[in-house]
Amino acid sequence: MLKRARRFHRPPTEQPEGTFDPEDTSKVRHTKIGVWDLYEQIEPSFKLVPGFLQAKLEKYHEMKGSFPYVWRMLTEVASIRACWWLFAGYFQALTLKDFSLRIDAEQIYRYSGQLLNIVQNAVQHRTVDRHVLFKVAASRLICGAVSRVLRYGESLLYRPLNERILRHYAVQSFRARARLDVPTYSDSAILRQLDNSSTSSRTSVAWTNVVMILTLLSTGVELASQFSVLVNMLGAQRDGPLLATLSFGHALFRKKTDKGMTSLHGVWAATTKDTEYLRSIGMAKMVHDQQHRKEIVAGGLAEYLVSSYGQAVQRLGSNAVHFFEAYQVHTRSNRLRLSTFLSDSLRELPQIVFTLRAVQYPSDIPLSLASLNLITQTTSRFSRTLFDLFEQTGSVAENLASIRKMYETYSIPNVVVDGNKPFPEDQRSLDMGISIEFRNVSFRYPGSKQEVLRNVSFKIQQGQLCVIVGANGSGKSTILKLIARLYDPTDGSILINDQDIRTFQLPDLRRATSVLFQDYTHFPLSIKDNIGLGDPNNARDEEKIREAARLGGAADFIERLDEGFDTFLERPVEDVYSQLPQGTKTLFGRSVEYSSIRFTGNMTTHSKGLSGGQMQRIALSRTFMRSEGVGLLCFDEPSASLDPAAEHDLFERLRLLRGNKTMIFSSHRFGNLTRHADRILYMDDAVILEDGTHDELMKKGGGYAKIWMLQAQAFLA
Ligand SMILES: Nc1ncnc2c1ncn2[C@@H]1O[C@H](COP(=O)(O)OP(=O)(O)OP(=O)(O)O)[C@@H](O)[C@H]1O
Repeated sequence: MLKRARRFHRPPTEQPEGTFDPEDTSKVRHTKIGVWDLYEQIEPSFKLVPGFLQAKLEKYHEMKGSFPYVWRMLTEVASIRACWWLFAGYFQALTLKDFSLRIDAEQIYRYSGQLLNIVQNAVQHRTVDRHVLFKVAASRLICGAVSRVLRYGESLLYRPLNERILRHYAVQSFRARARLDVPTYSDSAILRQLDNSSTSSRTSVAWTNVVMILTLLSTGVELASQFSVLVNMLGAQRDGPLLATLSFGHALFRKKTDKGMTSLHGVWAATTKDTEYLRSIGMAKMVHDQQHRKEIVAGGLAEYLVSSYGQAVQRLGSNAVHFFEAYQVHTRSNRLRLSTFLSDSLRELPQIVFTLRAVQYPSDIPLSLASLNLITQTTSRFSRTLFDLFEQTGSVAENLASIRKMYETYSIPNVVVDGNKPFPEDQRSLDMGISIEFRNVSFRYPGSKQEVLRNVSFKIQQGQLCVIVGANGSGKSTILKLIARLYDPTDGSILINDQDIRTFQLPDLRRATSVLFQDYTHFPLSIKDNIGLGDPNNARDEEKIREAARLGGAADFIERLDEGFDTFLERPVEDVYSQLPQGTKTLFGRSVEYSSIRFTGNMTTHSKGLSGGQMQRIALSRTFMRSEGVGLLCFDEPSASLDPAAEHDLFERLRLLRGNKTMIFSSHRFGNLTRHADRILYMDDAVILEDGTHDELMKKGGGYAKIWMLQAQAFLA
């Protein structure tokens, strides 16, 4: 147990005060739900408050915290071009519609009563007051027409408003993600926060909330108008207030009994360590994801996967569900509640009471059957609207919180904090390179306890060519990542031109450095964009892109591709096909065959396959895009996938590109590169063991010399 606790507890230095730690049993309640472990934070100050009340208080607290963001949203929406006018028009249409509804409600009260009287008179006396009948019918028609026109105006403005707001917030949320650094963007809690606040492609959080606020207002207005009608109508009755109270009670009761499952509140987290469940989900992902298909087919894994998956599903049974489903089943109560029966009977109560009172005091009953009908109609209409309002307000806290969540993602702090000094002071100095010094640098990746650099110190002078060599996992790439300031050291400091790297403005540092990582990726864009993005300032300069491709040794094979530089390495958007499966027959008996349609539409049939070396050349071309205004070039195994001739050509071109700039390579290969290096850092297991030129290290006869000899022997053998 102790061992387990030690394994999962983070060191106290990393645990900021007040952070929820699911492993701390004194503050956390643990519940096992199927394959899931649910951990809920125990709030000591609320121990005596019942759960439902605490949830309500939390909702209120959450709503209060959202108000400043609501105001921010409203002012931001108003500042979007032309939104203000559209918004004013939309609001006008809505309020006028409400106004017409109010008139409508009064009309119904005033004239519908008369209409019913007309009918009653017609039945009793066989005469009709045509003038009143005409007035009633005409006013109802006009009211209907006006509210229809206003509804049309409202729908006419709805679309442009929604679209403008959507576009505005799409860019904002794109920016919110794009600005995050590597450690922040690899934090799963941050990713969840971003996913939770993301907007759909059809509507934005802002618009949903604007509509919600307006709908609430209009329901409020409608309710007020119905209320005034109700008061007028029932004021004259002996049991008016009683009837109003009963309908009110019914609406309240219905709202309470309709409540869904108990939801989790407060701070909680759920995880699963069930290996069987994890394995089954892993296998499901494996067969779904195209990238594993090669291995599944070549390794003949299909049969094995099917039987393992089948067994896992059998063994897990109903437990193999996502957390929320498991929780829902866990908390759902299937009891028949008395309150549901009560709610149903309460609905009828106003009418029953009315009738009973009518029998009890026959002299007080409404003058006609028509009035009785009208009263019951208006009462139930009022309680329906009241219920609607309850419904709408039920989700207000959640909706308003979504505004807060959205704005909070805009200001998620980056782990790597920006400096404020410009770099360099003199732009021309970059041509002479940049000096880099590590002083007692130690480093652990976020969330990991393993030290991957231990007390590393070295200095690379301006304009030097440095090669970092060492075994797999010794920490070479990590040094380059720290130089690029993707992370900050856990201990010690890094100096750039003798000043702390943390003091410089990050955009300046990034402009002055060009880095090719070993685990480079290709963007789901065209080859042209993949190369062009090496220099965002010239990303659309076709000539520069072609020149960079030439220097990166990629131009020849790109030009041979059907679509040349416009080829997409990975299609970001899938083609869409009809539902009819290939090979079946259509209604007219023709066999369903997509190839001719695909050919005519010039559609992609298979993803473009490029070799590892070709991919690496594209990545290299990206770094060649940026040669001006750069003082430091870092390459992590740039020739790992290149053939010997291509590697030779590459180093020649890099030599030309370098001029007097500082250049750092990380490599396993001890060849031409190390021989010509000004400095070699030989690493093993998180530390630098040897530091010097090739000749110095060979003379020393240490680890570097031993591996050099090994490689030379393998070559000669
Ligand atoms: N994002 C990460 N999170 C946690 N640990 C990591 C991460 N990246 C690398 N490591 C660990 O850091 C150590 C050093 O990795 P690094 O990539 O710097 O080694 P390397 O010398 O470049 O290896 P190679 O020659 O295989 O490229 C390794 O033990 C690796 O597992």
